[in-house]
Amino acid sequence: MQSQTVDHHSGINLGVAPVTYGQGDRPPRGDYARARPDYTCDQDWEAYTAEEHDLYRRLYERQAAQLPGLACREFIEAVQHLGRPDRIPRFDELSERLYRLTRWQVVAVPGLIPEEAFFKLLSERRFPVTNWIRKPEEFDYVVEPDVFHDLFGHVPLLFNPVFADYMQAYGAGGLKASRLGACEMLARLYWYTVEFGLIRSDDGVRAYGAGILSSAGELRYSVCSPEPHRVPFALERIMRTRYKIDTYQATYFVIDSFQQLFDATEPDFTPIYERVRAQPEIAAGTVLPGETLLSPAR
Ligand SMILES: C[C@H](O)[C@H](O)[C@H]1CNc2nc(N)[nH]c(=O)c2N1
Ligand SMILES: N[C@@H](Cc1ccccc1)C(=O)O
Ligand SMILES: [Fe+2]
Repeated sequence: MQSQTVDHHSGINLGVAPVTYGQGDRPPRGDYARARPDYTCDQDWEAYTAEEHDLYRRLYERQAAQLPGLACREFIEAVQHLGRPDRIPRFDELSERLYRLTRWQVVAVPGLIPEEAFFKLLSERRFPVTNWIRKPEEFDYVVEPDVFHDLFGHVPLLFNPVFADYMQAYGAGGLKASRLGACEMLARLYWYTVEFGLIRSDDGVRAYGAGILSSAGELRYSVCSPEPHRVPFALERIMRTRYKIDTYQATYFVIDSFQQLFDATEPDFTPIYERVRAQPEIAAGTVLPGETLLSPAR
């Protein structure tokens, strides 16, 4: 089994089944002993301290202040569904609001869970949210996704009907990919869309990826910096492209719309997996001959 690899900037799992559920030799942070067979657990909302609620408030405040001009319109419209910005939301209350709009629910997990379990929850329209929050010293960066990354980064777009359907389709696709030994290719698709995806807008590229939106520095970098490559969304190109785990992305993929993302995943991927397997992998940051690069937003 491959060891755990986590993006050192955003703390996002890189798509390999966590062996120890922690960062390599580190013990897992969550209390997995109390998790149910589907890896869900209780949120234990009463156990959060005032300091933890205040940490959430400060993380929320910092990211919310950066959204105009950098986050996509759909995210900015949806982020208020999280509710009060000054304390960690109760997952059951959040799920009531979410279920009414897109039939998704938020479920607590102790942290990173095996891919199969992750795909299964998504396929049931149940989004796994880590129930602990980072330490104050991890304010700018946390090794594993914590409750702030999962809630602020991922949950708002689950209120968007098209994206919500994509996330369930992705889960179903992930279960199929597991059976076909194509987990790494789907992990790359998750990485370059759900975690670090950009979307076109009339005013230039904007961020919709959770790993970008919950990151102190990568939100501005991904949208405005001239350094990274921005490549139009291309499914097989994404499936061949490795990602770097301890820096901002060298390559971002840009979709035209969430509908385009959903439509691109409709066909049967089996022949696509075969084609991609026959092609060489691409290192992050590589530009293919003749490839179009999109410009940063002004
Ligand atoms: C699918 C994705 O590539 C990745 O491997 C999964 C694994 N397990 C996870 N577990 C949790 N709780 N959250 C996640 O984002 C992921 N990502
Ligand atoms: N449509 C893909 C599965 C999939 C759906 C959505 C996202 C990713 C993969 C298949 O049949 O293999
Ligand atoms: Fe994430």
